[in-house]
Amino acid sequence: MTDNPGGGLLGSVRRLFPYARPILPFWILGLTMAGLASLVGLAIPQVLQRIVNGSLGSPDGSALWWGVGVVAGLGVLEAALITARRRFVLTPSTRLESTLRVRLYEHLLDLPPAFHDHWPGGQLLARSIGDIRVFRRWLSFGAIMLMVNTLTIAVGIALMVSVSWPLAVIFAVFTIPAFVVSVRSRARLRGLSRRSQDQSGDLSALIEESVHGIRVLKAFGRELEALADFSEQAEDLRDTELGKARERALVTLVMTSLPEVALAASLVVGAFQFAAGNLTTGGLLAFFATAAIVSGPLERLSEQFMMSVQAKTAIDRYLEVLDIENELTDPDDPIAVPEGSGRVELRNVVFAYHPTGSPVLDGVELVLEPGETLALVGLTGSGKSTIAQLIPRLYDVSAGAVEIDGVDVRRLTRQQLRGLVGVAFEEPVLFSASVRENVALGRPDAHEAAIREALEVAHADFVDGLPDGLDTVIGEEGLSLSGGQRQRLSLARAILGRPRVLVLDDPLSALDVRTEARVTERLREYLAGTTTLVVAHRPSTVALGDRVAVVHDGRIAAVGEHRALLATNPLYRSIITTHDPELETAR
Ligand SMILES: Nc1ncnc2c1ncn2[C@@H]1O[C@H](COP(=O)(O)OP(=O)(O)OP(=O)(O)O)[C@@H](O)[C@H]1O
Repeated sequence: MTDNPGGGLLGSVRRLFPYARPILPFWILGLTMAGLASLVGLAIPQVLQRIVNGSLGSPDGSALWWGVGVVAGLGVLEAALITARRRFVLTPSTRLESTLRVRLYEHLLDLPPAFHDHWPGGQLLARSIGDIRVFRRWLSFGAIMLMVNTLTIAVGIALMVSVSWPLAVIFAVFTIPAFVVSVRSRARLRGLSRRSQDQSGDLSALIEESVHGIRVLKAFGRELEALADFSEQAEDLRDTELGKARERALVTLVMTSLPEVALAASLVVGAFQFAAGNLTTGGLLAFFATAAIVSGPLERLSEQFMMSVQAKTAIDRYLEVLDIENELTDPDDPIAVPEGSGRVELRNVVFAYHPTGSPVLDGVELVLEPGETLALVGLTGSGKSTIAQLIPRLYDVSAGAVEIDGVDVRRLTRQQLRGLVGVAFEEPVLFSASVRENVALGRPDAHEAAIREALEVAHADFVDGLPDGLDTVIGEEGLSLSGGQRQRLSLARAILGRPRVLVLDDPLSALDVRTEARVTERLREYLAGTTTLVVAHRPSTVALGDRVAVVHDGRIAAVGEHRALLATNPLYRSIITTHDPELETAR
């Protein structure tokens, strides 16, 4: 699929056709109803003309009442058709809105972390909610009214020609420039509309970031600076909105004034025509009643053009995200999960976060024997977390390979891999759900006994003291937990079901030393058969490892046992002693 930012509205709409196909029959029905309503409305002046010319003077007045009945009937029919149009269009278009939203969310969930590293959440929020709503409003109202109004104007002018062509020409002479101005302003409005929708997304991103980091902002007294940043961006958005409003004001001025001027000019000429006997009273009445009907759609046309411009921008912004291809996909021919006990090997791994950027890892060679726990130690920014994220394939290597039991992780489906590898990060993420659901996130069918065992290993006994125990709702909308409590739940989640390979990125950093020691001891016992890579920032976490690998400048500088490394490797010694000199003699 390709994006269509420079193309026309129809090109962009066509891209959504696969999603819109099921609702298309209803939409066409709605459009037909709206078109019929417009024709019925235009028929009323024609009937009036006949009443005025033929029936007003009839002695019994029966023809008059008949005519009045027809006019009233047409009025009711028009109203019924408008109501039917709403019914036919609104429900299916809201269904499409929801389908598009779910599709985007599905895509966002599928995209790898590399995508989310570069796309602010606020932009995604604006596209998932605001842009899709703009499109739905246009589809259910703007697009239909644009077509129907065009029909009303075309048929109306034809009827006006049939009543009096000189008057119709005068009317058209004044209204055609209104059309031209309106069409020409579309290009300018398109640019402004895109800018305004992007700026709204940036503002959402800023709010999201500030709310997320509110404690830091407050603790460092940065509220005023944050406010200044926000005000500046809000002001930019305001400028764009003002620009849009000015452009629209010009178009609206032309679109509303020219039809009125046209009416006035036609009236003058009409009066002369009537005086000269070239136009009947009924004809004059029908002409002006039709012109009045046509003026409304003419005036509203600019608004509907604007809606179309915004809808195109919204569709393009939506598709821009949907078009981003997930490069981290399942293989076409996945192989069966290999037999084995969890041997992990990184073979000459090179990795850069950006395809054009310099590599963060440059030739990493590392082997974890089955059942072994290896601690990764290194200066900050040396690449430890990056190595940890390559094993569950959160990112793909740029060169080289990551293998589990002799199989490249890229040859397994992501589902297979999730079953093999458990992960816990330093920043534990909990969702608005019960403790049970949070812990069993990767293994929803886990039995209660297994969940309790994982919680026991992670020393998450505090769960029993929560109001509803395992069923207590936590996360953003539930009970707030401390950093250490969150980390222990995250650890329980990682070890639940004893994965063959466990990746722990500094999972105990928020625990006090005593709790950490207890968790470490129990974890070592529990992990006896599990191959574990643990990123260690503290010497106490190093104690988890059978061996230690020192990461330096994106390479493995040394691998060995803690004591041996301490004795022979100055880099390791300096890293460890910087943390805690007393732990030089640890283990
Ligand atoms: N998502 C990302 N996008 C781009 N660059 C990144 C990303 N994550 C990390 N980096 C860069 O990659 C390098 C290695 O980062 P990494 O997080 O692996 O280091 P680390 O050894 O775990 O550091 P720390 O001990 O501070 O956690 C750093 O230079 C970092 O700036």
